[in-house]
Amino acid sequence: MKVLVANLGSTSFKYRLFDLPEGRQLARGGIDRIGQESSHCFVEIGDQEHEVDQAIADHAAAVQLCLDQLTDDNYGCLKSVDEVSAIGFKAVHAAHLSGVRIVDDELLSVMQELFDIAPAHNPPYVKAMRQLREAFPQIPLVAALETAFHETIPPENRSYAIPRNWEREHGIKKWGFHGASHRYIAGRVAELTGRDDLKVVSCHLGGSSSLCAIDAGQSKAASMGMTPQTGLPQNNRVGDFDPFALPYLIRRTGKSLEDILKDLSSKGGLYGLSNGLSTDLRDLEEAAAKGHESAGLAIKTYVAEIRRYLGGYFALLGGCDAVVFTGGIGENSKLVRAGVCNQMDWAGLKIDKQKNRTATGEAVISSDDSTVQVWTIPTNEEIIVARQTADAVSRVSSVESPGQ
Ligand SMILES: Nc1ncnc2c1ncn2[C@@H]1O[C@H](COP(=O)(O)OP(=O)(O)O)[C@@H](O)[C@H]1O
Ligand SMILES: CC(=O)OP(=O)(O)O
Ligand SMILES: [Mg+2]
Repeated sequence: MKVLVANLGSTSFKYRLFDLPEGRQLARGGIDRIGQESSHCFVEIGDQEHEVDQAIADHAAAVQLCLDQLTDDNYGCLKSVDEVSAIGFKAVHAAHLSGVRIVDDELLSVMQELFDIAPAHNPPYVKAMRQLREAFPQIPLVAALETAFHETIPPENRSYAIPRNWEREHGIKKWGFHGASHRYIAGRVAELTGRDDLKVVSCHLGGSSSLCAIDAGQSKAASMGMTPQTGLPQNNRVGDFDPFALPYLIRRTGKSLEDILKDLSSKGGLYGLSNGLSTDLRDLEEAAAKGHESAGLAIKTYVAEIRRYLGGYFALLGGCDAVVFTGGIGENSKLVRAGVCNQMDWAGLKIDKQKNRTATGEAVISSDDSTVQVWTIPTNEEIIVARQTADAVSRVSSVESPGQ
């Protein structure tokens, strides 16, 4: 069965088409720096790359572009979109409707209710899901929620110090996100090391960034909390912040709560720290190298926050066997990886500068005498979502036609 997976990231759109159950990748593509002048499209069918020069305004246009690419007369791998048996979404927040679910009115309406708390993610997902449901009503759509992998987090690592009934009645707790990526990393580390009992800190660093403490394949803590704005500084979203600064800011600026929240979710993070220079680490690294002070501060603060969680997770797990860098920044930025791993010898973690500089793809970047292995592993969130999508669709069809 052919399953298409749509990954609507905060700074990108990515898709992959798989043939399941084998898991063979038939095509992949997407758009980097989505919505910006410098955006860039890529498409790979089989192992053949194709140049696409097209301006894409938003995620909805990107989803259409992906279907056009897959059915392109010259290089496409599908005769018609009808060859796709299901479309899986790496959906972000649906609160209590976590797990893997068929996209239906209930899910869409809960995701819509959460637009204001997941503003970079839920609106484009809901728009794309509605658009595809209308265009291809015959294709089942599945949402694999990013929160699902974190259901194993124990209460002491999930709860905020708030009145107990807020959690019970309103779901105010640390949901954790990037579940597909952290799940993939947990599985891939087990495959690469031949051990499924390891303590791992997965550092997914990208447009959105989060760390996850994993023990024997299970999530034990995640740095994003109630919303994907928390934890580490994000591309343009704030990260951890004191809620009592809000009334003070409202008084001082004369802005409304809505305006301040909008600023915190679009003018904060790396963008805010760099004084509005860029949301993209590539730009910040280039500017910092030329002496741009705020770009330098953005990178230093980002690294400091990653280290704060990393150290915390070493304590939480009672040690660590492997630290993994993944996501657009984790896979590509030797500068961030070196900063995070700097002076961690006390914890048995030492990176090899040369290995870090030259790492591509799956690579060990720790030195031979490091007791903590340090890896770069390109994430594959889409294969996790594809498998979950295929399972969900076959569960539904076995309920609809029992005994067949
Ligand atoms: N070569 C690179 N060097 C440093 N950072 C990079 C590089 N390529 C991408 N990035 C960073 O990765 C981010 C994209 O990461 P990604 O995980 O694809 O994001 P998302 O899924 O959140 O859209 C970019 O915004 C940029 O900050
Ligand atoms: C939370 C999440 O999935 O973020 P992103 O898609 O931006 O990486
Ligand atoms: Mg992402």
